[in-house]
Amino acid sequence: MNNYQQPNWQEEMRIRVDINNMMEEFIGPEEGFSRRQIASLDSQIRLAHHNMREKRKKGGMDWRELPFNQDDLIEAINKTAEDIRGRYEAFVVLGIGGSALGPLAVQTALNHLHYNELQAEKRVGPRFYVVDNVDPERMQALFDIIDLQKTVFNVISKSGSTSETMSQFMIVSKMLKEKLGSDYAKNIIATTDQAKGNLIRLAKEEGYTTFIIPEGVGGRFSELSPVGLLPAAVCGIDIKELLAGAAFMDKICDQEEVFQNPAYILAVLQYLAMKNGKNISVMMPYADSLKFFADWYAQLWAESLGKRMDLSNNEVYTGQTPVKALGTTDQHSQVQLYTEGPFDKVVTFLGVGKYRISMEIPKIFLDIPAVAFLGGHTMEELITAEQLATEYALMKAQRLNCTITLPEVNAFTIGQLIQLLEIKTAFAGELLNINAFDQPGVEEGKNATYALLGRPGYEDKKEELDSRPAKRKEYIL
Ligand SMILES: O=P(O)(O)OC[C@H]1O[C@](O)(CO)[C@@H](O)[C@@H]1O
Repeated sequence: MNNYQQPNWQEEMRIRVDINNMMEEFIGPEEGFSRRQIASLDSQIRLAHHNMREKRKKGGMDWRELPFNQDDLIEAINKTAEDIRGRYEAFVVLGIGGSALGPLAVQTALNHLHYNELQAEKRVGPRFYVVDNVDPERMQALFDIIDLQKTVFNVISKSGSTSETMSQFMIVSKMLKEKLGSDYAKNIIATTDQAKGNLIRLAKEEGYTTFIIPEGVGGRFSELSPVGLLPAAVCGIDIKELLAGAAFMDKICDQEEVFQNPAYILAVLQYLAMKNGKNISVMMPYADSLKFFADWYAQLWAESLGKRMDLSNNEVYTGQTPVKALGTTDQHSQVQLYTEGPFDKVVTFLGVGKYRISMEIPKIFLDIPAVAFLGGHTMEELITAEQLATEYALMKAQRLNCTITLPEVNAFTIGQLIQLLEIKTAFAGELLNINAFDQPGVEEGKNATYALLGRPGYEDKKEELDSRPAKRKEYIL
């Protein structure tokens, strides 16, 4: 039996959510919330819970089932991953948004922080790259350091039509064809919807190995589908443990009682904060391994909750602007603003109980007491102390903050974190009475890009763009 299958170990590895510094007892009645305020939302909370259950039953939240319904797929993914590990030197994700941020966050959390620079024999898998932009300099920089023949490209797109991903893919497939001829398809793996978009069509025509993103799983909720599982497995991450962690957290977050349900209580408190004008949501991990979780979460929170209309067709303009910070680094850049700037933020710390490495600070410079006191402590003691100190400073300044602690960073706790934050986001969407699963606001920019580059069918949009007010010279300095 693996560790993660043992109930005691699971309980030991349970992520904890600490909301003390969101409450009036700690940051005062003006900024903090009371149990009475939370209780006053009781009927709204019950309705939101009911809606979550109903949506789940009707397949409207299929991402929640990913920890439970992918047994056969796990075998196929692990088999493909093993094959890739044996034959290739580099694995490149071509994708953007939800098709890139999760793989990057999980890889950074669970593998060596300089994974690509490790010697091949110290790495479980090939070097790993995520190319989530269409900057030509970045693309060329990648080509400068990989051997095309020994590289697998995992093109990931739920819609199968995102311009950035498709253009990257067009460049790569032409280069591969020129280099490898008809064998080129072996170096491409497509991860996409089973019917929608052009990627699935191309995958079938060209014979790429293909993994399907289930119908009801949108991009930013897709990390636990093949979108994230294949890249993770290729780099030696135990995807069964990842899913076991998510399943464990899912059960905890299925309870109606908010004080038993960490996802719900976090969502409820953020909801109250939004109603109080807290328009900014900071995520601040105190671990470099979790740095990219703040990026992944930024998309999840921003695209899900940033909505003009609610479900009753009222203009509501909801959402919070996500901000990414890193402890301790950003203590020396942003925390001044968090403690003394406008009262417009909620800070969520991500902490770690036990770091995977212990590093002692030597007892030297004994004649300089202001430095010598550090000697004999460990770096992990220092980073933890700094996290507690920042929480304290924010509390003292009456600033809303809460902490999510991972007992350790491992596949089981990372799976929990993903499921926790996804359920929190969906529940916040229910409380706000909005559709947390669409992104209509992104369409205008996408359509304008299509029109500018001459996509057939976008002629009217091009005309509309061409008739926009001409820019004034005096405003360009
Ligand atoms: O996986 P796709 O369909 O290429 O989409 C990439 C990203 O683009 C968006 O549709 C819009 O930003 C995101 O929701 C999504 O994660």
